[in-house]
Amino acid sequence: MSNSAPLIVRLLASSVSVANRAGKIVRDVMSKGELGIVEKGKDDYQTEADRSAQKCIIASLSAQYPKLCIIGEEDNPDNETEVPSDWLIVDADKEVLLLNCPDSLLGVKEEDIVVWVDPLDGTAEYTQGFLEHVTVLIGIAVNEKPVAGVIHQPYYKSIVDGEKKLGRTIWGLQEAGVGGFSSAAPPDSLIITTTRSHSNPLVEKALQVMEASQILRVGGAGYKVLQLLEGQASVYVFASPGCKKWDTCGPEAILSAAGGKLTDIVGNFYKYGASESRPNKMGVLAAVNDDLHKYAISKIPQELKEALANK
Ligand SMILES: Nc1ncnc2c1ncn2[C@@H]1O[C@H](COP(=O)(O)O)[C@@H](O)[C@H]1OP(=O)(O)O
Ligand SMILES: [Mg+2]
Ligand SMILES: [Mg+2]
Ligand SMILES: [Mg+2]
Repeated sequence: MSNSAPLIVRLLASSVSVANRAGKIVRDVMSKGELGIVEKGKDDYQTEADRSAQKCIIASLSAQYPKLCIIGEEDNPDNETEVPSDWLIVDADKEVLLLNCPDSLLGVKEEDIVVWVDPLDGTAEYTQGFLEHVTVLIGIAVNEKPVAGVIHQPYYKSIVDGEKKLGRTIWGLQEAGVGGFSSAAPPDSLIITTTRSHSNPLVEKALQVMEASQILRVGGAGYKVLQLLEGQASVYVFASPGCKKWDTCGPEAILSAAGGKLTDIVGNFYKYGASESRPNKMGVLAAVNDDLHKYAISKIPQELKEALANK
């Protein structure tokens, strides 16, 4: 690994490599067929894949960057730094290592960084067989702001050099750009993407007022942001508190590096400091550009904002 690259660039390159390994763990648990499902709460599940992928990510990153603050979604019963040796990844993605670090991030130290890890986003969809919706998310925040991120999609199918390949990894770094996918212009009409497994009357009300030409209902925050990046949808609306900081940190960093915007449904950015509360209480509203984001915010009625604030 090149040690000469600035810390944020190295950490992003390491995150890409470890997300690939975590994605393989997610596929291996499914192939074995023993999901080990635990119910954490209402409509809220954890599987062996969530637990193992998180251990792989936290052990690998904390071995290389011991002073980082890493916050993962899952409460693992045992020590996250003791893992099988083939889960300890010290490689770093070569293409990402060559990125230009923005001047504002050159002086960043490990102690200044909070890493938000969602080892498996779209757990409901994973257990129900909607495997394309599943992603592994790593978000890197500095001064409470997402500056870099990874969305790994373990079940994405492609053909590389004539060979079938499973999985791809999308990354983004503030002011440096995005990679791992082909970006596309937003659709001509308003296509909204939203939850398929966590809806409620407030979520539906927020969709109704948008006057969209089409509503896509898919799982996971990572997958919905991928749909924005790839031109399948223009706005992501979720007027409910279910999403947490690990769901949005990585996707927000990539979306904003690509020119988009992710906020709560009032239009405020979330903060990603270590002491911030985990839930994204005021929902999620993301769009591929500023104009569409402004449009969507303007459509949210005051009573809906108040209902969410009082939840
Ligand atoms: N009510 C909820 N309880 C737990 N997690 C939720 C809830 N709503 C949303 N999430 C998390 O946000 C992600 C995006 O939400 P949705 O798929 O409903 O649009 C979900 O995949 C889930 O992440 P995870 O699967 O990592 O637990
Ligand atoms: Mg979960
Ligand atoms: Mg999630
Ligand atoms: Mg998760």
